[in-house]
Amino acid sequence: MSTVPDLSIPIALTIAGSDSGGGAGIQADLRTFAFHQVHGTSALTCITAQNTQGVTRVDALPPEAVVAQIAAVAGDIGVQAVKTGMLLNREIIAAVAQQAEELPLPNLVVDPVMVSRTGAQLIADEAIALLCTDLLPKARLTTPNRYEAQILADLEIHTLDDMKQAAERILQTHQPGAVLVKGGGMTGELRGVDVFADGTQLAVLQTQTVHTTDTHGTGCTLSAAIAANLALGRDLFSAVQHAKDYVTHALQHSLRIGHGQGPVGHFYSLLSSGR
Ligand SMILES: Nc1ncnc2c1ncn2[C@@H]1O[C@H](COP(=O)(O)OP(=O)(O)OP(=O)(O)O)[C@@H](O)[C@H]1O
Ligand SMILES: Cc1ncc(COP(=O)(O)O)c(N)n1
Repeated sequence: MSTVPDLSIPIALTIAGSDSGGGAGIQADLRTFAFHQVHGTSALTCITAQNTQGVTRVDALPPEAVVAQIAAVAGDIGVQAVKTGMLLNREIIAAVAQQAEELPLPNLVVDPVMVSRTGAQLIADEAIALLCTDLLPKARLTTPNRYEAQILADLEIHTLDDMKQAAERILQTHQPGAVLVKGGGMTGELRGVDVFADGTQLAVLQTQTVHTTDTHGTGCTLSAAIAANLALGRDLFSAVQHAKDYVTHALQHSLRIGHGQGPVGHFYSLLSSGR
């Protein structure tokens, strides 16, 4: 008697923007899902004209188009985990928050993309306010970078203690299930140190700083890897640890392409085994 192979595969959804340069956004998320052997589905929020040197244009999709993509995926395929990336404006944030209320969008990881690691604000103040009130309380985890954490915690962040205090304050103020304050925008040996808080534990995740300027897509990759690990059934802290390990390896194999900041190497295990 032949055995029937188990073909079930975990499924994750990314709700994010397109990066024409392929290093961040939807492109990074789908590659990250694939690396984890998780089937990737997507809802596009905006199209950026972007390369390793920056963003030259952003076109938002109508919120109805975002809603239709999420409904199409959730209504037929179903997902075990979801991540949000660049939601861009108030209307899209409101639409996604409403769907998170109405649909099963489990294991919601909110990467609150609003300030780049260089400190440039990417979305309007009123969009930030709505993200805080309507989306963060629905998140299983939110993953602000240094500058986003400064806004969410209303606190300047310079030291590891500041990162810890910010994580606790974001938990209390905005009520996500957990917070990961990312240290890519810190200086010295804190660059690459992240702080996790969920109300019961406060943990410092430390890897060696990778000395490269080719860091484009680290934030997207980390949140997508966390969602992938949640879709695979890991508990939250273990999903964060595995994702951190993945992003560190991807940074160690980042790609020297373009004239600015190259992207992380999502398929590092294939790179190191040769073509
Ligand atoms: N040079 C580095 N060495 C080691 N880890 C790093 C380095 N830079 C970033 N990381 C890690 O990458 C992950 C993403 O954090 P980061 O603060 O870079 O997010 P982000 O600002 O959202 O990303 P981006 O710069 O792509 O917008 C975190 O786990 C962070 O610690
Ligand atoms: C479309 C899009 N989404 C997100 C980011 C930020 O990416 P990251 O924080 O990973 O560099 C980006 N540059 N472009």
